[in-house]
Amino acid sequence: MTEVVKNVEAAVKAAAAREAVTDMFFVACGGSNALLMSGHYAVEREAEKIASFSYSSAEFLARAPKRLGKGSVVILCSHSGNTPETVAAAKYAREAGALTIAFTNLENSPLDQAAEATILYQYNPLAVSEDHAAPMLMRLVFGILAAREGNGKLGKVETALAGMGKTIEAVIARHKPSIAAWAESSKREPVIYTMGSGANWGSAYSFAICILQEMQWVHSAAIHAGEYFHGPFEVTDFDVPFIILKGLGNARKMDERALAFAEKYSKRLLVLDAAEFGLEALAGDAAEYLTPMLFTALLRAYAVALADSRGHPLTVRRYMWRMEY
Ligand SMILES: O=P(O)(O)OC[C@H]1O[C@](O)(CO)[C@@H](O)[C@@H]1O
Repeated sequence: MTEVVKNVEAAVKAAAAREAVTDMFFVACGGSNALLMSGHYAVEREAEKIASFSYSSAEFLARAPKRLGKGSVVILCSHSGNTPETVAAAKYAREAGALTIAFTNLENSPLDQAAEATILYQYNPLAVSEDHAAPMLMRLVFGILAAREGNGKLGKVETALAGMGKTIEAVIARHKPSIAAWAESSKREPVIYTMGSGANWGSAYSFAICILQEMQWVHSAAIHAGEYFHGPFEVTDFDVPFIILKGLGNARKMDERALAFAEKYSKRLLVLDAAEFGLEALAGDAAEYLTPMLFTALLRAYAVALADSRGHPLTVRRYMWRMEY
């Protein structure tokens, strides 16, 4: 195993060595924040005593939670390692006595230097590999839950993670015709909504804010399937496009209810169903936690095709990293 993977173990060890772990905070911005939401979801579902919180970095600093302290593990992520509010959040949490664990793609970056433990990851948004951030986040979270509370799902998670690379390749290959058709039929859409819930809320959120808004300048919003009936469903119409993620586990009921309504009134639905990933056979009752990394990679394949059909590369920005903000 590589150095990168050892860092997960070192981080788990550091959390195991703390006198107490009463809470975990997941803190990042944008796509990195969305990524960490899957860790927050797993801790909220699985932890018996540890409380979990998910924040955008600036909100974490502004709220300055009073419970942050020696009993806290703060997991941060910044792909660039440079986002100022995430670096500031790491420093703030570390000064408060929390154990800080940072995910980043850039060694020696300000975030790497600010945090007590760093997990360096490799990046390929169209694939899933064990040295990518999302699988390592699952190993970290289930490792900490095993060490602190005796949670028994780590073995299943690890076994399933070993097969994820092949799984996503097969899923993307199966979706090829759908990807091409959706990209072509969506290229003039002024607005596209993305819906999800449970473990997959972060995948829906990042597609709406990072892909459609940031990288394609397409109007969008992430709609939580449970919230759909409490406002957003009023925008549903035959020509209004939605992407609906159907997850696994308890949350699937919410996605199914939203889908059942949306398909009566919209003719522009793209439905991606985690049931086709075949994860339950691999991971049993831990399967729902592994769906976000597959949805995010699959959605990326849709995004690449959309960018191509619109003639708008995913790399173009007008403000981000160019203007002062
Ligand atoms: O802190 P990071 O992960 O480098 O993020 C920087 C930027 O990258 C994105 O996640 C995606 O481009 C943005 O949402 C965010 O502002």
